[in-house]
Amino acid sequence: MPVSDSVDRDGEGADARDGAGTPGERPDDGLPINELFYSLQGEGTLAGVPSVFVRTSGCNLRCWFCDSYHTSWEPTHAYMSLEEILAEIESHDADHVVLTGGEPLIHEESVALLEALDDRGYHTTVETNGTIDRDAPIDLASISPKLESSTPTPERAPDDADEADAERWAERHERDRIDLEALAGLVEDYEFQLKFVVTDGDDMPEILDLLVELRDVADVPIRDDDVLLMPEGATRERLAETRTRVADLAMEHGFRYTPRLHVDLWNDAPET
Ligand SMILES: C[S@@+](CC[C@H](N)C(=O)[O-])C[C@H]1O[C@@H](n2cnc3c(N)ncnc32)[C@H](O)[C@@H]1O
Ligand SMILES: Nc1nc2[nH]cc(C(=O)O)c2c(=O)[nH]1
Ligand code: SF4
Ligand SMILES: [Mg+2]
Repeated sequence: MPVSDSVDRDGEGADARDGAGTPGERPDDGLPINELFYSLQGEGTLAGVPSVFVRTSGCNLRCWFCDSYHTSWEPTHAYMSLEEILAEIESHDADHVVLTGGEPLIHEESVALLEALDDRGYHTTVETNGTIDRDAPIDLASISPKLESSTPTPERAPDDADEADAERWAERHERDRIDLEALAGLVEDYEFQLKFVVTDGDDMPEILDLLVELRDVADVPIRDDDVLLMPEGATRERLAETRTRVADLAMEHGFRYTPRLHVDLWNDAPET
């Protein structure tokens, strides 16, 4: 695909790793794009829907299990102008666009993209970690708050990550991963789903506590039906270890289970 062929594999655009801007070839209305592809929505209430995925680079968190390593731990991307992004999206025959990352809402320019997509009649889903609330035309806020089990530690870091980098990020990730005010703003302003990455039963008390807190501060109801448990696993092999356990937990607590269809179908291939 043309987009991914032109990404900065040497990581020169590394400023995006802190969510800050990247100097150089950045167009005024552009975004650092890691990949842009057509696939089936693999997760959540819209699983199975043909969609164009726009994956921005750069994240304000560092989940040890991040399945998009080249948008967080080692960001690689090419800047694309809004016009180029829209042309690429329109070259696919789809009504749904999924804006993801990295964390797409660290970029102010994501708002202009969402506005342009709204003008053109697209249904937009934004995949977000829930730490940033922006005012934008979003049809589905797909919020995945990060649990303690996502925090990197010396024993729990991506294989390729620099040890010092992981240590440095542990504290920041732990500090920033939950922002109740941002979460409340997102659920109040948008149609939403809360999609938790779960490994085992140890994750459940934190999810239940967070729901109590969020239900307390948010002005809208949060139904058990709005809560989805998603098995941790970037590969078929790993999902085979987690998914039945997570399905059982969903049944036990009356929450939804969401598969990771794209992993079942295409494993961890890029642009799927
Ligand atoms: C790469 S993230 C990008 C959007 C945003 N930064 C977030 O975390 O929601 C896209 C989705 O993949 C999920 N995810 C990332 N790594 C995963 C893994 N190893 N297993 C299961 N889900 C994962 C995230 O929780 C999120 O729902
Ligand atoms: N097929 C497919 N569905 C997805 N839903 C959310 C994704 C993401 O990375 O945000 C994703 C993805 O990467 N691929
Ligand atoms: S918040 Fe999302 S993109 Fe960022 S490190 Fe975690 S899973 Fe990856
Ligand atoms: Mg993904």
